[in-house]
Amino acid sequence: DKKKGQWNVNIKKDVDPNQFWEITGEIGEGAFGAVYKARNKETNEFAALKQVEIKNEEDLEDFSVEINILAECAHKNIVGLHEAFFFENKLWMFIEYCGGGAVDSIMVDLEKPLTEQMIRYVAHEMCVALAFLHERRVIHRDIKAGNVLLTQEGEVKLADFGVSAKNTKTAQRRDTFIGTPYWMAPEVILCETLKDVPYDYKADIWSLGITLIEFAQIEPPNKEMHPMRVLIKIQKADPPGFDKPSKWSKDFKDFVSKCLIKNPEQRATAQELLEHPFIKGYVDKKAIMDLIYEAKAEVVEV
Ligand SMILES: COc1ccc(Nc2ncnc(-c3cccnc3Nc3cc(NC(=O)c4cccc(C(F)(F)F)c4)ccc3C)n2)cc1
Repeated sequence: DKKKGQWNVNIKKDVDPNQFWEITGEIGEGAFGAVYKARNKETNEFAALKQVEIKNEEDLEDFSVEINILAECAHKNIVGLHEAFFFENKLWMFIEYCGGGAVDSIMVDLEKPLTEQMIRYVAHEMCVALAFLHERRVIHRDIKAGNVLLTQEGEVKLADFGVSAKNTKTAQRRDTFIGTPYWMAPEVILCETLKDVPYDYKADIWSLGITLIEFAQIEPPNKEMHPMRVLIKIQKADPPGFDKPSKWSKDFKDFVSKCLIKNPEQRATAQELLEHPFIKGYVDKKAIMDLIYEAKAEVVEV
């Protein structure tokens, strides 16, 4: 049927990627196989390469969602998709290489958190990225320091290494209301409308608040607790704060408090946060450049 024949325009089919790209190193062991560093033979550009075994149509569907999101969400603060190939039953994804690595690895390597000046800049860039994704009705769902990449030039790029096997669960595309309403039972409509009331993009804003505390303290709040206990605590307890509040400016604490409002309706949007004094117009890369030089993300060159 047409569906079978329908091809993802963003994926080059039956072309050997090795004609264009050369693997130069290994970045790390992803959730589903290795992730390599690759160099484009013509342009000399670098990429992060993930090869995924495609066993069936469903797998292809899942990863097509990710490729479509990346292709449709080209933005300076989101990792760029160079190109994708389907070759010898594997999907090859070449992503724009960010030489600074992920912020959580930098803090662990340097054994120190970010300064407030660094946080101001990264928070601003993340809000720009989230405003862009949410305006395109894409929800990230896994905002954390481990998904924030830095380039050698000090740019901040949102990524999603989506450890969940089904990548569709992470950066989910919110389609419009589904199904014809006439035959819908009341509770289905309630559920559909609740699901569709755009609260769930607000989940990314809560995670942004937690991520800023992670930038300031290396770990997110409650990291020492058992994951199950944390789920209950997040529901029941008041929003988390800083270990040493006196260390941080009023603006910073106020910004985080607007992200960590338990009721999603009252929680700020990314667009609103861009007007907050803590980050408004803050684009000074200086502080983060110092961090990148210090960290110099070493990738094992083969
Ligand atoms: C020494 O450590 C490092 C670590 C990383 C890097 N630089 C780097 N630059 C770019 N990508 C990666 C990367 C690392 C591990 C796993 N995957 C990586 N990139 C990647 C990301 C994706 N997909 C996304 O980031 C993604 C998927 C869905 C949605 C979204 C978003 F919502 F953000 F748009 C983003 C797909 C395939 C790949 C290879 N790593 C350099 C040194």
